[in-house]
Amino acid sequence: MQLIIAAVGHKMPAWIETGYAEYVKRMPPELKIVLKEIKPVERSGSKTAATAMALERERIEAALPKSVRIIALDERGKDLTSVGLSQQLEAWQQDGRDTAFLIGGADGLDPALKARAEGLIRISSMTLPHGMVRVMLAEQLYRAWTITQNHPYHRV
Ligand SMILES: C[S@@+](CC[C@H](N)C(=O)[O-])C[C@H]1O[C@@H](n2cnc3c(N)ncnc32)[C@H](O)[C@@H]1O
Repeated sequence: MQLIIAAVGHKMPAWIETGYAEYVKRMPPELKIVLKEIKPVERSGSKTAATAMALERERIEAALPKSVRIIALDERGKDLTSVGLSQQLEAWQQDGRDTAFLIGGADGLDPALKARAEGLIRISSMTLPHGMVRVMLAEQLYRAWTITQNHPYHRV
């Protein structure tokens, strides 16, 4: 199964790229994390946040494979423990369907995408910068995998 992170935003600062790469390289070949960066829609005077999010939704959808499982990242989403995420990861691996985690841009994810998602999860109840979310998500996916392997990275 592939884990796809579809994230609105590009040209991330070096410290984001480095942090993200650190966790991605630790993943095993059967559970690779693949990043799909979505170019943000330019905000201009006449464009509302809703219009920009709808256009970003189209770009996100175009980047996703068909029949992928969609999990949206949102500060209003469900809280998951790392052990909870590891159990979820094992359950997802059962059907082998690729799983895409969506990270929105400056205005967040379009409501239609969130409605379509099979899950809405949060990393914290605070709003985080989108670049940081991809690093934290990659670390949590790595941690979740180590839990399924009884690897000492995760201590209870
Ligand atoms: C700068 S935030 C957008 C905030 C936007 N005002 C909103 O209401 O969603 C950019 C993206 O980062 C992700 N994000 C930010 N904070 C998060 C959190 N605490 N948990 C999960 N995802 C978060 C979401 O995918 C969000 O769409």
